[in-house]
Amino acid sequence: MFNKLKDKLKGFKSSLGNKIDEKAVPLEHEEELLKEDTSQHTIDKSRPDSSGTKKSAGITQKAKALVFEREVILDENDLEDPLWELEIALLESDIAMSVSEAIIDSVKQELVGTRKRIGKNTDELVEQALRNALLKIMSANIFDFDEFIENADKPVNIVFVGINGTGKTTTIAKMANYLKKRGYTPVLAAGDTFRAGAIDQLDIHSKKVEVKIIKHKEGGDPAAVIYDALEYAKANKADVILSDTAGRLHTNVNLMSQLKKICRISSPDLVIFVDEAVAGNDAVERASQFNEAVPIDGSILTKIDADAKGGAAISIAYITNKPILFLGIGQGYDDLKKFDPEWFVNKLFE
Ligand SMILES: Nc1nc2c(ncn2[C@@H]2O[C@H](COP(=O)(O)OP(=O)(O)OP(=O)(O)O)[C@@H](O)[C@H]2O)c(=O)[nH]1
Repeated sequence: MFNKLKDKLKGFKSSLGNKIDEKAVPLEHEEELLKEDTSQHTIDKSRPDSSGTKKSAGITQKAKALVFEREVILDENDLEDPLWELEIALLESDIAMSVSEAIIDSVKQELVGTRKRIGKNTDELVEQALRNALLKIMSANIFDFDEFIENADKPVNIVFVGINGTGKTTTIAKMANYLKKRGYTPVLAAGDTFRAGAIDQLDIHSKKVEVKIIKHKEGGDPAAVIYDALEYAKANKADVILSDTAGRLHTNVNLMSQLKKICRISSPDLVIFVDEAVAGNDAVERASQFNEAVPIDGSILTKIDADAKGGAAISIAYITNKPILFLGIGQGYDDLKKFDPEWFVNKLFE
């Protein structure tokens, strides 16, 4: 997971770390402390007890501190080359330009001008600045899905949008499994009536996860399928409707106008955009397009387990201004992880 980006971040840490090593100076007050301690030790020496041993140990500690405790003040020039390298690394990892710039600004703000105390390992200072910058970006739009479902009037109507082949159908099944495990009754609506294969595929998932599915024939009106699922849910006290939609019509215009119609007729409580993290910038671009047309309430990124770059996950919430709700982290029904920015950032520095 994220191997390429991880390597690039390591490269930045060591290149800026080297710069910090060049500029770092020993902490002044440590030198003073050492002087003080040495003079006390001279007086203590006259005492014939074991305290001398303790004092020498104290001095050794301070001497070590003198070697390892340093401080540094960085200016913009010190950061110029490493930050340029970082910007290229972020762009190569499919992180959108505006997001890269926000990350760079945040790292710069944290490191430039202020007196920083550092130990032997200069990488830690850089890592902390990077972690903070990434956390800030990724925590911008947080949404608690569990809380939302708990508090919403039932049945909750959730419509999934996104292009075919990215894991939308599997994600709907994973979500049904997730909700069932939390004591809710989900119903699936086979709203991708454009292809018979899509209806069959959702049908197979519904059997495996053991949830009710509402389906019509290929070519039917998807809004009618979702409407029927809503009626079924009301009559049978089901809690959540999870509706599939087509991801490939003859034209983009057709697809978007169909989604608009679905949303107009079924008034979803949540519209969730699904795409694969491995698509990088393309996924972020598609999220923006769907968001303009429908709009979306949040995203789920699949195939995070196979994603070397991390760019889509880092950019998507920032660019759409809508939260990431879940990440798909494998092909099993349990491989749906509620989005947690700290978990994500930790993965980048493992
Ligand atoms: N590694 C991995 N594979 C996933 C994940 N989510 C889905 N997949 C796989 O991606 C493939 C496509 O998933 P589907 O759910 O069929 O995709 P879809 O968007 O519904 O596509 P259509 O069937 O064309 O409508 C399947 O082989 C899934 O098992 C994930 O989080 N990780």
